[in-house]
Amino acid sequence: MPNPCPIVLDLDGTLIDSAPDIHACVNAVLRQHRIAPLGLPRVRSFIGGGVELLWSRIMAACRIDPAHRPELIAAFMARYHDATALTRLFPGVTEALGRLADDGHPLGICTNKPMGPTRHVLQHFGLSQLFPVVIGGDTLPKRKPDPAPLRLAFDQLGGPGLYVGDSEFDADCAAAMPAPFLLFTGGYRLKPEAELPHLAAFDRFEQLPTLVADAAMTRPA
Ligand SMILES: O=C(O)COP(=O)(O)O
Repeated sequence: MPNPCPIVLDLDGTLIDSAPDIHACVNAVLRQHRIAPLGLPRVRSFIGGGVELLWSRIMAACRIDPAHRPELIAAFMARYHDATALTRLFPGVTEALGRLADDGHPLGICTNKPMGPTRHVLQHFGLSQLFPVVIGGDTLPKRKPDPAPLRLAFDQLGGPGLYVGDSEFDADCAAAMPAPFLLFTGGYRLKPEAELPHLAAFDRFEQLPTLVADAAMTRPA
């Protein structure tokens, strides 16, 4: 692994708490179709595998006729594209990313969120300049937990490195590469921390630069 090593980060549930916006967009679409709204914890538990899987889970939960799927997803995407009003950065994210960039780590994003809303939210929070590489859920035919998007991110950043994420999708993707995985425990994970393969875990972003430095020391060059 080069030093300072590339670092790829997940977006939803890792850098940003976007569940309230996703929840609002989902319920606006359900309301339009006279379907009872879903609670925030339920919608949050459906996030992580991208828009297609999100809607498969919503349609199963609400027993919606599959024939409505294309129009529901289209209506959702129209709202989701620039939905940032309810989204927040997790505390300490900007400072931690700034510190990693200052230390010379090439930074990238590997998310299952489609590229349109990904670009929009990064710009909204003034983070676009920090990430020379951004891989979205629609960049390749396959999404996390398939390792292809993460592999592409590291290839574009110039070599292997660390992956930082919050969910089963992220942990399984890193394990499939394989890449050392740092788990943020404050996101949208459903399983207990011990069931997700990870090198180290953290619950505050102030801890991330130290974990990255420790990981670099314990890994072969
Ligand atoms: O769009 C999603 O379902 C989640 O995206 P993520 O990969 O940034 O967690």
